[in-house]
Amino acid sequence: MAQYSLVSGSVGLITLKNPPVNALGAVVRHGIVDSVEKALSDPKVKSVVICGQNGMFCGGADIKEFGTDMKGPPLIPMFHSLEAANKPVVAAIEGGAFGGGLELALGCHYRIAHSKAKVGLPEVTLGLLPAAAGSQRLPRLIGVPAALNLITTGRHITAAEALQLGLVDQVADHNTVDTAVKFAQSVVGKSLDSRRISNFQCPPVPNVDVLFEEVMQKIRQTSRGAIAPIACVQAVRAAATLPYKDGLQKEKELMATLFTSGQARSLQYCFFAQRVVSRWSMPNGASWDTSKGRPIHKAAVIGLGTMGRGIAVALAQTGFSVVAVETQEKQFMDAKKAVAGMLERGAKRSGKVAAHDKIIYSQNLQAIADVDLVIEAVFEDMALKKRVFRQLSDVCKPGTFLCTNTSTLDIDQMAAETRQPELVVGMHFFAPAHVMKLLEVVYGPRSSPEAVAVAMQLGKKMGKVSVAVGNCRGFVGNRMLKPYRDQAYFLLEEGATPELIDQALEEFGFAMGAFKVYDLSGLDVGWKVRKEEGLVLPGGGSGKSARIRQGVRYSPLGDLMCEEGRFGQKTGRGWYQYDKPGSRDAKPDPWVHRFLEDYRARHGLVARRISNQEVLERCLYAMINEGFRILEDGIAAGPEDIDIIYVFGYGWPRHRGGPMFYANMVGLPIVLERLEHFAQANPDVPTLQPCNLLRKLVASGSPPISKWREAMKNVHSQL
Ligand SMILES: CCC[C@H](O)CC(=O)SCCNC(=O)CCNC(=O)[C@H](O)C(C)(C)COP(=O)([O-])OP(=O)([O-])OC[C@H]1O[C@@H](n2cnc3c(N)ncnc32)[C@H](O)[C@@H]1OP(=O)([O-])[O-]
Repeated sequence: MAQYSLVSGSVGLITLKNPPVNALGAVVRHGIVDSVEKALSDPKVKSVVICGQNGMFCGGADIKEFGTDMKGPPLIPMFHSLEAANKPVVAAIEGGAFGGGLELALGCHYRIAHSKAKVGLPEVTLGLLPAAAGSQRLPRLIGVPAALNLITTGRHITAAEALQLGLVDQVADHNTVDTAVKFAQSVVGKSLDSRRISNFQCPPVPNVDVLFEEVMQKIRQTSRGAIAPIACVQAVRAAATLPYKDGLQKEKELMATLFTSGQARSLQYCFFAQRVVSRWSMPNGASWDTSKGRPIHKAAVIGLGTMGRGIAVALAQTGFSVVAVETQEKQFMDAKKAVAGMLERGAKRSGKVAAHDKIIYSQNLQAIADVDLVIEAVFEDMALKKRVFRQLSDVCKPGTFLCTNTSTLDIDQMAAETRQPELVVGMHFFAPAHVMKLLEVVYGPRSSPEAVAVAMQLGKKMGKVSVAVGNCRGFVGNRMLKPYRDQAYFLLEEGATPELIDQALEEFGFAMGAFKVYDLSGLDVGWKVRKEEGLVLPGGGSGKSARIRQGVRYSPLGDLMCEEGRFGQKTGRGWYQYDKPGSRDAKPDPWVHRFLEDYRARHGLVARRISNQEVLERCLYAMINEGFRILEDGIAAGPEDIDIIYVFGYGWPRHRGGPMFYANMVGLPIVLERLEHFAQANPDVPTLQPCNLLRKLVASGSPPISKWREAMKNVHSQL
């Protein structure tokens, strides 16, 4: 609702009330219309202030209403009537004004923001554009280049930046509503013509066509197939080149296309999924609302390789005191230098002081005796990790949480080495750990809910999107990656090239195709793991058994590449060729094509034409099938957990919602039918066999993704 009151004898105060962010749902919109009518018709009222309750102006249109038959007054006429009012209307922005909330403020004659408030037009992140005249008013107010930047990125800006851009008129340090009320009184009687933004001309831009062409090109390159950023540019272009009324019409047409698009549905799903995963639960019933963490003041990082350095930086930048331990002399010296550089660069970017004084470096494990939490980031070797956990258990004070950054290994085996296994959890960061947003928090069978709560809270403080998952090889992210990568290899054997597969995946929206990722991360990494698992045979093995290991299909192609010393970017040769070692510019390599032809000839494989569609179906459906198995095994609490892990950690295009949401969009019967087809053609590839949960969901009429948790419960009870 919106509450109306008369304050200071002459100011009509309209307070938006719709917790938690005062979104502009139908009831609020009705409230605003009624309140404005009261204020404008009351002769006692000389000016109007609009604010939001509980220190929050407005989070925009009510996203939950999208997809329903939206009733109630529309926003555009409401904002026009505010702008046309003959009494000054002032927006008092506390907390934030986002999307429709900022558009509401742009319909007012003046905007006053609290110094801690943020504003922005984040519609693009929901697959939309600011279609309550925001795309037309903002460029008129702050100019085309600044508006393009805000609207196409959706970034939230501070009140100080908003003031600098001319988006707000004043910044208040204390009571914003009081300040706005006094301000509203002070402008009574002044002409409002110059305050009605829709009457403004966009400030002229030299070479407007060139500017838009450049922006459009850049967006096409970076948006990876997302349509909303392109529509945003088109809408701002309309503002720059057309009269307001025509620009508004263009905004409406563009919004009509976006509003019902699959991309908007996917992005809005991601918005809510990100919030759902913070409400974690464990199979034993423990959950975020029943499990309390403990405050962490001092943390330690053990092992200062690439991951340990990033984790130490992320902790220090969040304000934690960190003891960074590395026992090898050379690595210790290199790490100190590297961490200092990372902190400096971070400080430059954020404008804050570099947090050098937050980190104490030591080569001695005794230095961590008094920390509250340890994150182990030593080499990915179980024997080494077990030894470290034994030492940690001896050195640390009782009650210290012991976390491992392992990306695949069994948490439970490490916990078994300690005196308090209930305090052991996985904190799987992604490289570079001070940049990447994802954190998989992994609970083993003995991890206490308190330890999970601590790791989740720590992740949140560090600005990570944290997802709690169960313990299994590879957890969620890497476990699902395996069948995807297997399929990519099998497709090479059957006739594809690395560039054909990568192109299909990149056109789908992945930041990088599977083979470019291999080259970036180093082919030798997986080779080492496969050797430890006893999968690697010299020369790739021979005869029929060369393509079978442990009873299932195996492609030795990656091993053969490593035998040739082709480790990827670092050696200047991998699945692609590079100008020099360390270069990133991947070019197709005729050597690789000959290598594949020789391989096929040796194994009696006849190359066939492989379509982009087949690449997508084979790689993605195999991955999705593993996702269903993960749900079936209770490793992830719901499909949202999987999708958020993939969107934030594995370059899955956000506008496709994550693998499980994508399966839901494609249609579960189709996914099942294609998996059945591929499984029949490849009986030695068990990951293509459709799993029980997928079959049961299809058999029960393919309920929407929001109902899968319910269906999962039934599957668990029937298994
Ligand atoms: C014609 C229309 C044109 C118009 O241009 C379109 C728009 O305005 S599109 C909109 C453009 N606006 C945006 O894109 C802004 C979207 N919102 C945000 O970015 C953040 O919520 C905000 C920064 C406001 C607060 O962050 P924070 O303090 O960390 O808090 P939090 O994030 O945890 O949210 C708390 C709870 O509020 C919920 N909820 C939030 N917003 C909305 C909403 N608009 N609606 C419904 N619900 C919303 C959220 O789901 C959560 O619910 P729950 O059940 O507790 O999980």
